[in-house]
Parts: sequence; structure tokens; C-alpha cells
Amino acid sequence: MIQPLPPSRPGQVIGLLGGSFDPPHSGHLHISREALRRFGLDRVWWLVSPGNPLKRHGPAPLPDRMAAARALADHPRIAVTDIEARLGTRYTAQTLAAVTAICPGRRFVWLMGADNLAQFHRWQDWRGIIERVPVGVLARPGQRISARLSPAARIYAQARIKGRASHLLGRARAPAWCFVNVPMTGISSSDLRARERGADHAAQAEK
Ligand SMILES: Nc1ncnc2c1ncn2[C@@H]1O[C@H](COP(=O)(O)OP(=O)(O)OP(=O)(O)O)[C@@H](O)[C@H]1O
Ligand SMILES: O=C(O)c1ccc[n+]([C@@H]2O[C@H](COP(=O)([O-])O)[C@@H](O)[C@H]2O)c1
Repeated sequence: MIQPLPPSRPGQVIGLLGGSFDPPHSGHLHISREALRRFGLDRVWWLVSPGNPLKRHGPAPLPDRMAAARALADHPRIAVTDIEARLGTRYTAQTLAAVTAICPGRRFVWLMGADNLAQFHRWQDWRGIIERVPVGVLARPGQRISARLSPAARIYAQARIKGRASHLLGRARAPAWCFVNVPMTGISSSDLRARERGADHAAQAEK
């Protein structure tokens, strides 16, 4: 039996931030707050992934990442879910098909950092994703140009909503996408993991 998703009401606009959250960090919180404000969203749900299908190494165990994400997402309009593991979906196109079927009457926006827009054309059925839900892209250091020149951005150039009209994204008809130049934060999960490994090595060396 699939556990219910976070609470929502018909008519609400919900941003979905899929990620490994390995570990979750202040950048996730920062872009979620910016997305709520800039894209006219009512809620943001963090979809803690069983594992990115394009990444070779699996992440830390899901219960650990879920607990850390819940502890960090201490915000009345941000909720955390492991719906993908419950549904058995790993690919975003499948997740969106299932979530939109489970939650009729809600509008969904797929959220991602600019690094993911640069790779988006490699995702399974990526055209199906952008044709199904509006996509909100948030600036990330060093990724602005690669995102803007990416195959997905070029192919769907006509569907781009300009940053100054970003508040329209939540209620736009797909295909639609919008890149917002929010204040950037350079933090990443891979840096945090590298720092933790460094600290472990230093502790071992001291023994
Ligand atoms: N600092 C950030 N600025 C903008 N977007 C971010 C930032 N950190 C994460 N994101 C976005 O949040 C989503 C989930 O990211 P994820 O959980 O993979 O974290 P990450 O820091 O990118 O991890 P890793 O370094 O392991 O790739 C992705 O769409 C990613 O682009
Ligand atoms: O569907 C795909 O082919 C696909 C390929 C790469 C990434 N994704 C999703 O993109 C989100 C961000 O992934 P990550 O690992 O960068 O946090 C997460 O929800 C992944 O499931 C999805």
C-alpha cells in the first residue's frame, strides 16, 4: 500500500525538487525558498530519490537521507517524501506520471538546479517531462552558461518564460520552463562528502 503524499489541496501549485540529498544541505533549502517565491508555488516537496539513474555509485541508505532531509526542511511549506521508493520509480518521467495520477487537480512544477538542465537531454523521456509539467530552473555557480546553451534549452527555446515573468510558471501550460537568476550558493553534497572523508582520514592518521 502506497503511503499518502504530503497533504495538499486541489488547485495548489506544488514544486517537486527531486534529488539524492546525500546529504541534504542549505543549498536545497535556499533554492526551495526561492522557488516558492519566484514561481508562485504553494508548496515544495523534496522527492528523496532511491538513486539517480545516471550516477554510477549508489547514495547513502534512504532512511538516513530522509531523516536528515526532514530535520533540515523545517519550513511550513516544504515537505519531504520518499514516494519514489514507495512507487518503485527511479526515472522522473515515471514518477511524474504516477504523482499526477495520484493527485488530481493539483498543478506540479519540476524544479532543478542549472547543472541538471545542462544534462536534462540525457534523462529518460525528457521531452515527455517538459511536455507534462512546467520546469523551474534555479541558477547554480558555474552552470549558467552550460544550462542556457544546453540541448533542452535550445530545443524548447520557444517555451521559455523570461525570468522577470517567473511568477507565471506555476500556472503555465506545459511545455514551459523558466530560468531564474537567484542569489547563488556554491554548496554541494559532493563537497560535503569529500570534507567528511577528509575529516575521517585525518582522524585515522591521528590514531
Ligand atoms: N547549491 C545549489 N544551487 C542550485 N541548485 C542546487 C544546489 N544544490 C543542489 N541543487 C539542486 O538540487 C537538486 C538536488 O540536488 P542533489 O541532491 O543532487 O544535491 P547536489 O549538491 O547537486 O549533489 P551532488 O554534489 O552529489 O551532485 C538538483 O536539481 C540540484 O541541481
Ligand atoms: O529520469 C531520469 O532519467 C533522471 C536522470 C537523472 C536525474 N534524475 C532525477 O533528477 C533529480 C536530481 O538528481 P541528483 O542525483 O542530481 O540529485 C533526482 O530526482 C533524479 O531522480 C532523473
